[in-house]
Amino acid sequence: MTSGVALDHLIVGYRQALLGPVSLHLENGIHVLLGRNGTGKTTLMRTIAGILPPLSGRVQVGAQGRIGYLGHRAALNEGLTVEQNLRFWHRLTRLYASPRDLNSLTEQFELQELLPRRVRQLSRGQRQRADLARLSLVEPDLLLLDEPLTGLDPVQARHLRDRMLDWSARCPLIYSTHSLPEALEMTCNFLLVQGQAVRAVNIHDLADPEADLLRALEGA
Ligand SMILES: Nc1ncnc2c1ncn2[C@@H]1O[C@H](COP(=O)(O)OP(=O)(O)OP(=O)(O)O)[C@@H](O)[C@H]1O
Repeated sequence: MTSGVALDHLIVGYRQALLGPVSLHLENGIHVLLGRNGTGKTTLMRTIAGILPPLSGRVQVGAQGRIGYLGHRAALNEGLTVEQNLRFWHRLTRLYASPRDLNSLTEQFELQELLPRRVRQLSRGQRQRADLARLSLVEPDLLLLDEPLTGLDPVQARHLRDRMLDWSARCPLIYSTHSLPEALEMTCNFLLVQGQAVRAVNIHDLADPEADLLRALEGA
């Protein structure tokens, strides 16, 4: 497979199946994952990212199979400074790719003042910025972002939305949110969790998108 991401009869869960079997092929662009609390969105993204093993089925990612994942908790060591963390990830990334230069990441994510601070002392939004810099060390083939815009100030949210649009021109980007207005602003492509199924829906299939999405979630 050269581009996109394919889910092939994927079943995710812990001891028991939460979602699936899911079979989908997603191309470049933003795909918003929508579902009620506790339905398995995080579990699905962690499984696609390779952090959790699938109960069955498989995930295929295009090109070199590089997946960028932003979770609820940053993939950064709490006891180390932002700079120590980024240097660690930079060295690790060098084992399999040519990572971006740390100075350019520091500039892009406005991390200059955060570099000497320990991760445990950062606010949620600051941590997320540092984690996004970590995730941007290499150009991903697939991005999975779990509620990335929640908790960001309006300026940072604007920056991240622009960055997400930019990324999604080059790879599929799956992200979760509980805000329907935000989802509708970001994309025409939705992944709806309904019972154990995950259904791909395009805005052109919906007469009244916000009301129809809400109804679909209420009936889920
Ligand atoms: N490590 C775990 N072990 C066992 N069960 C878990 C674990 N993590 C989550 N669960 C359960 O799996 C179910 C789905 O959780 P998940 O976090 O994937 O849902 P979600 O759709 O992302 O929820 P939310 O919208 O509230 O963030 C929940 O019932 C949760 O209690």
